[in-house]
Amino acid sequence: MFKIQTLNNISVFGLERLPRERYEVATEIQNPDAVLVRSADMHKIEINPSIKAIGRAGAGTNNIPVAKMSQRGVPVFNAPGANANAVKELVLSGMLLAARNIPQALDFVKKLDGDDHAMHKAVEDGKKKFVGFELPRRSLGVIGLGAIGVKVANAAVELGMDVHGFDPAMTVNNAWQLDSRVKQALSVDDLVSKSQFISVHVPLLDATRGLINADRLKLMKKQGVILNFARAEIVDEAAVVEALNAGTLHAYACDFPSNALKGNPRVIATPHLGASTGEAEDNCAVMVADQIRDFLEVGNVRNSVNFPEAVLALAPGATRLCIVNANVPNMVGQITTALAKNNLNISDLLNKSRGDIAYTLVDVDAAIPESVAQEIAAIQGVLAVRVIPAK
Ligand SMILES: NC(=O)C1=CN([C@@H]2O[C@H](COP(=O)(O)OP(=O)(O)OC[C@H]3O[C@@H](n4cnc5c(N)ncnc54)[C@H](O)[C@@H]3O)[C@@H](O)[C@H]2O)C=CC1
Ligand SMILES: O=C(O)C(=O)COP(=O)(O)O
Repeated sequence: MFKIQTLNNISVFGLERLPRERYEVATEIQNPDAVLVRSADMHKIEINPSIKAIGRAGAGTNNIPVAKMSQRGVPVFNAPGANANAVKELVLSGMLLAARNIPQALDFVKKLDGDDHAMHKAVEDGKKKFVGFELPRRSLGVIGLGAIGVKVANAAVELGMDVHGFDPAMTVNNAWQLDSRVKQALSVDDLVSKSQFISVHVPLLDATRGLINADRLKLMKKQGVILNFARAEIVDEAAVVEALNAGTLHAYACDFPSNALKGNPRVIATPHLGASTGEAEDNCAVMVADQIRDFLEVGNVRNSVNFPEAVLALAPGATRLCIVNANVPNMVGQITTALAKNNLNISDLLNKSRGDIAYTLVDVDAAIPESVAQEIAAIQGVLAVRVIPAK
């Protein structure tokens, strides 16, 4: 029986992927094998040594101590692209809300009173305060052309916008998806200076903290709109508030309300709703639950943010050793020597590495005694060892 702890609400469609006869799933559970999480801050909680995997039912993993988990030999999985359409749609709403001054207009309407005749007159007199602008031919700069950025850039092209993108580490797959009408910016500054709208779609890292700052806001075109549906810290909030108050920035649409932003009429803030659609919640939960199950039951690694991709079909009757080790020379040599010494025959083997971590799957055509697993665990550089008994 595997024990799964959920730290946030996870869609039942995902939880149903973990059969009840083999999985116990609860918010409070002793010695869990794995954790399913959305935005709960795992930096602030004790992570039980029993945990073998963490599944983030979403994209961003800045709420998880990933480096610490790597040192422990624990993979962190996420659900790349599973909520990208939901975020794209909210970004498009942000652009339209900002361009047509809709939040201010809705507020004006809420405050109307008097009879219908008086209201109608106030509407016709008042509407001139909310004159907006249209999107075709307006420029949009997209920083980060991953699952979300590509979708935002493509949709904006379809709306007739002039779109530039910047991403120095774009994947080939995302490049294939990107509309050929999206122009490549040479740097963030180049992109900012060409853009009236800027949308950030990068993970929160040291390199992306404060990416949009006071200097860059000064480079933007007039009536600028910043869209931040990535993470609060990627935009320097104080600089944005200053630009909004000075009237040099038209609007700040973001998914991260704060006291500094509260009450500012030019701020359009949603309560971290980017991934909050039924579709996105189901997609993320299903994807990550399948990945956790494949890891716990077979040792396979798909869509991990700290482990290499490692998928090896497990032959019926084979016992599998899953070994996480430092990516240094002679690890596979030592592992296979330990097996040979104990007269264990290897039927299949996969060794993959990513950065400092290597992951080795070894299939053996006999049972693996606990003493052999311990011998391998004792090899210097081995971080975690797991035996998956033959089915
Ligand atoms: N508001 C919400 O509810 C949601 C927010 N997010 C946020 O959006 C972020 C992006 O999500 P996805 O597009 O799914 O991730 P992704 O991993 O598919 O794309 C991120 C892209 O950013 C690029 N990048 C990294 N550093 C960069 C830099 N310094 N300059 C330019 N590009 C850089 C990467 O090369 C990658 O292509 C997540 O990390 C998360 O923080 C994601 C989903 C929902
Ligand atoms: O997927 C992401 O990165 C998100 O920010 C979504 O967060 P959530 O799952 O809605 O708490």
